[in-house]
Amino acid sequence: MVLAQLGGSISRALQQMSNATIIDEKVLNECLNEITRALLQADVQFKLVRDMSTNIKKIVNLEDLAAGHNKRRIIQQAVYNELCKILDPGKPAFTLKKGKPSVVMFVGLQGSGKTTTCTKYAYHHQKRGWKPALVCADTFRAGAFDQLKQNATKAKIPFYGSYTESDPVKIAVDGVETFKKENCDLIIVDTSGRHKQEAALFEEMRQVSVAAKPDLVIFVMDSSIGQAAFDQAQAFRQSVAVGAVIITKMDGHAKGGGALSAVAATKSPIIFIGTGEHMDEFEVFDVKPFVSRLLGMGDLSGLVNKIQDVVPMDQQPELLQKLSEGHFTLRIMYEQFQNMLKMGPLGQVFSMLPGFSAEMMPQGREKESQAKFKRYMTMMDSMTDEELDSTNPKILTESRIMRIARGSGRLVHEVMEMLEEYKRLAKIFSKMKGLKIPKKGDMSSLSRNMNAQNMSKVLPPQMLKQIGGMGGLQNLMKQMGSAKDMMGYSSTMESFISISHYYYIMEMK
Ligand SMILES: Nc1nc2c(ncn2[C@@H]2O[C@H](COP(=O)(O)OP(=O)(O)OP(=O)(O)O)[C@@H](O)[C@H]2O)c(=O)[nH]1
Repeated sequence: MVLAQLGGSISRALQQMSNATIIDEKVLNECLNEITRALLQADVQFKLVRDMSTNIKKIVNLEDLAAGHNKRRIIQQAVYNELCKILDPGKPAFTLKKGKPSVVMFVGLQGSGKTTTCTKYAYHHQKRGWKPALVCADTFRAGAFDQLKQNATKAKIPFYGSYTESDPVKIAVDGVETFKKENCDLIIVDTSGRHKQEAALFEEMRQVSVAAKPDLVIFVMDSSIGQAAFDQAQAFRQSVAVGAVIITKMDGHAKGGGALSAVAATKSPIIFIGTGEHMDEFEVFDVKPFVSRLLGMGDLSGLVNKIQDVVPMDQQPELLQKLSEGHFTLRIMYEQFQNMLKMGPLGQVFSMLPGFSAEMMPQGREKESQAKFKRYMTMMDSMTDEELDSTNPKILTESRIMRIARGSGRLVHEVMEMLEEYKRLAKIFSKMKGLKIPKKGDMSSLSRNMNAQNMSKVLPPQMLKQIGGMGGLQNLMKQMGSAKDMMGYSSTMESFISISHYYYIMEMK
């Protein structure tokens, strides 16, 4: 995605600078010029970019930096701080409370991705234990109700709308009432869009808003307009009480950075970004972790949350336990694939690891890898429990392999290829034998380092290098070890295991 390219350009500029033997003014200027160019290409306003560059030069006084200080770190930190400043709207987003009925109204121009985003928003909350519902109060565009209905059905979210009622206010009120009675705690009202900001659109929005009494109004905007987002966001803010913004299509347009910074300048908190057409191509937007990922510095807490979202709590220690005993079964492999698929776009997952960027996962590769996981899983679906739970590949005799191929509609050689992959992974993960399962209160540096050693044996060498070698890994484990809950630590180990699975299967370079 485009932001990955922006992040990649900035990271490369920093990397090139740190490759220089001496960091003097010339080297720093070259680096800042590269960063400036990347930001201007992303349509970030010229004045913001210029101020950022001036500020960094002010902060980074090369002569004052004592010898031995990691200049790259200091400069990277300054870039990080400045980017955060550009993207910080200066006020936190409004938060809704689970369990209490909240009404959220979506507004935006036609084609901004509003209807798609309503469902993504509902789906995101549903996965986190909310009870969402969708109301289609868009009576302007023919087909809007069908689209919402189709999306909602796919995500198993209740919906409300009408083919005959032409008054959006009535639909909104009836829909909200209906779902309040059904104890839904997140009632999402999708409203009409128009091609441009016209009086009729704003008037309708105001009427729906007065009648439906939303707790939050979310303005949805297409990122392709870049810094022109400032005017659009201001116009909506002045007409309805916009409490939060979602910027869509961040996957396809070079101007994403401009849109983000322009909206932040209107002091509207951006809460999510849309990164594709699919339901899970939707990311929480939080300035600091976002910038951190953009610069290849990772986002560990985001990673931990993601893992905890998809891996059932009771499954976590179990996997580590089995691996520490040297048991790597086909079922474990299956569960790992399942988790990776549930985690959503893998580019996102990767960019949460320090040293990685979303750029490493082009869209084509993403689709290819998901197809491979699914293919392998279909074959495993045709296996018996005995086959899935065995650690002895010899039980998979020729006749069993033929049965699996027939059962899954695959060719024999495809089943054999999958089994070869399993054997390869089993060999690698057998090195986790002896892993120390972290227990409450046992986060001594000794146990952490032992785990880091175990982990380093199973990580693909390229991945280890990317994280910063053994030192980088130890550092990571230490950061996780000091996390307040033990789950965070186990989750990170889990995530390393899942991601390394992915690496091995895809043979990433
Ligand atoms: N690539 C990409 N496409 C998106 C994203 N969000 C929405 N879309 C696509 O944008 C198009 C318009 O989305 P809709 O949800 O129909 O737009 P809308 O704003 O509700 O349109 P109206 O209901 O007419 O106001 C659809 O083809 C969506 O699939 C995104 O984040 N990335």
